[in-house]
Amino acid sequence: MRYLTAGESHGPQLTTIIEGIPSQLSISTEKLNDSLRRRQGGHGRGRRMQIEKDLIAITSGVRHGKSLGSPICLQVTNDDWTHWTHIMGSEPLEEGMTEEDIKRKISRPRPGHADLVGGIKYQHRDLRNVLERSSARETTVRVAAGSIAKQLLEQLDIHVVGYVTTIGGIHADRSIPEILTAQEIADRANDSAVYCLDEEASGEMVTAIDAAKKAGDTIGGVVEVRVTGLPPGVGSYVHYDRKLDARLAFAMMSINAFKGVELGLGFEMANLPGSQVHDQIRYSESEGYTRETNRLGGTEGGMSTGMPIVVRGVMKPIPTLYKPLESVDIETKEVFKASIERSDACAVPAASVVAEHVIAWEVAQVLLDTFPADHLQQLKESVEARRTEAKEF
Ligand SMILES: Cc1cc2nc3c(=O)[nH]c(=O)nc-3n(C[C@H](O)[C@H](O)[C@H](O)COP(=O)(O)O)c2cc1C
Ligand SMILES: C=C(O[C@@H]1CC(C(=O)O)=C[C@@H](OP(=O)(O)O)[C@H]1O)C(=O)O
Repeated sequence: MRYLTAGESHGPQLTTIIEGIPSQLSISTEKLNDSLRRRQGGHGRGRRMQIEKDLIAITSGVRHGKSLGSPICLQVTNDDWTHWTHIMGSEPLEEGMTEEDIKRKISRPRPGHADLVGGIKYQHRDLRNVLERSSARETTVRVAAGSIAKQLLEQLDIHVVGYVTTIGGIHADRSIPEILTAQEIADRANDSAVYCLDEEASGEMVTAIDAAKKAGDTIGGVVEVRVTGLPPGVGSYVHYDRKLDARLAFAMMSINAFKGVELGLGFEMANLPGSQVHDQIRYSESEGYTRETNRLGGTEGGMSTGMPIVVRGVMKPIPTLYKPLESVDIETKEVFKASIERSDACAVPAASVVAEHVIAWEVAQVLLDTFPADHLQQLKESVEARRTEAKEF
């Protein structure tokens, strides 16, 4: 299973082509649009999100609501495109280039964004050619691909949910999720302006975002994703590139502005003895093998243990600042302080939705590497057989 995305932030549309989804899977447009809507939300987003109304168009691979087994093409229109047709058109501009067009060329790279290094790498002297694709606008269709993966996993009783645990140094009470089902966690996160399960912390996070915005600054945070229902043995201890935890880390780090990943107790493990890190093994006839605790976050030896996967990622503060840092103009080589038109002050809530979907995709992909899956029933039977085998082992 794989997918490719295409599209520029202010171009006409974003596209993804997904290959390898088993046939006979019911695909819900409503669920796809709900995922897109959640990604657009969360306190701290800038004006762009008021322009866009992300809606999915399924243009191949699905017939009468079911996957065919052929590539699925999903598209989302950029409503902002109408304001950018001249600047972002695919026709050569040279002929009719006006003073205004030349002025619109971007020669001032933002510290922390892809502008400067992308320009050097592809020899783009108009840095717009870099920012258009490095923009997290692309996560729209990554979420769409992840929504299809979530719909597949749901058929196997595997549920993935993402939410915020930290924004700007304010930490949510992380013990809450343990007592809730995936749906209850999702409902509670959706009730919060910052997709956080802790009501009190949510309020403080909103205040912190507003304060950062007022100061012309930006703040980052931490998101957590939980996967429940995964049978034991998904992933591999045999090959480095099939290790589930390595794949989860890759997925998390592939999100724009994500700079660190941890599973379970994560970096805290450095401060604890083994007796307070490893999870004792238990057995019961009804549940099979379980762990008394889940401090390792659901993997051992690069494979799922059957306990919930708990993976967190840290998002750095947004690089585009209203209170700008110093940078160097690539044409004049002079130091400048950038002025900007619009940007998000904090996109950690939106990023928790992105994280949920990229993790869902990765889990589905590793699952399909593990079990045969030409059609949904075949996959369902293989997963069920693994659950029984694990219990009877
Ligand atoms: C949902 C989301 C929204 C973002 N919004 C902005 C934004 O408005 N302005 C900005 O400068 N960066 C924004 N970013 C971060 C940049 O896309 C990111 O920093 C950039 O692509 C450079 O990549 P790197 O930070 O991984 O090095 C956003 C990221 C995410 C995940
Ligand atoms: C468009 C989205 O996010 C964008 C991500 C982004 C960036 O640099 O990553 C910069 C901003 O773009 P613009 O300059 O057009 O306002 C965000 O709005 C989106 O999430 O759909």
